Amino acid sequence: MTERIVVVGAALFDGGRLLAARRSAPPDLAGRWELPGGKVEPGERPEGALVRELREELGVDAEPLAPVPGEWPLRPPYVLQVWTARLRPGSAAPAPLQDHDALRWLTPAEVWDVDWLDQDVPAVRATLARWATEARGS
Ligand SMILES: Nc1nc2c([nH]c(=O)n2[C@H]2C[C@H](O)[C@@H](COP(=O)(O)OP(=O)(O)OP(=O)(O)O)O2)c(=O)[nH]1
Repeated sequence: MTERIVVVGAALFDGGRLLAARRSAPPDLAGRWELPGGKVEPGERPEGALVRELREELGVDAEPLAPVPGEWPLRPPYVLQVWTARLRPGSAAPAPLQDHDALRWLTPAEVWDVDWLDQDVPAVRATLARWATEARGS
């Protein structure tokens, strides 16, 4: 059996809004929106990968908060897990440094205004279910 590889996506909240990022590559994903993040490397924890990827891709200092229950299949062998997160005090504002060409902070009413990757839709839905609890207000 092939090992599964976890991709961690950040549900990054700030001021009651959720960050969405538009992919610039590869061509089949470009133009679609995702939760920023990336592959968990061997020996790394998902929350460690999240902090590393958000620093690389967005230039921010993020604090992981809690895992969103669930795991969503991507192209094998990848699976998507999501952690809620917030910006640490003093963090820079996110910028599309790598992998993305646009960012949007979405209010709850705007969450479905962007064209999420198909495989992200159930993960975003699960994230919204948590939003009302621990993440709102951060
Ligand atoms: N980061 C992220 N990747 C996603 C999501 N949904 C989804 O299908 N993917 C796919 C896109 C990629 O094929 C893979 C993660 O790739 P990546 O390019 O973000 O990760 P990475 O920075 O670790 O990759 P690499 O350039 O080091 O190879 O998962 C999502 O919500 N967030």
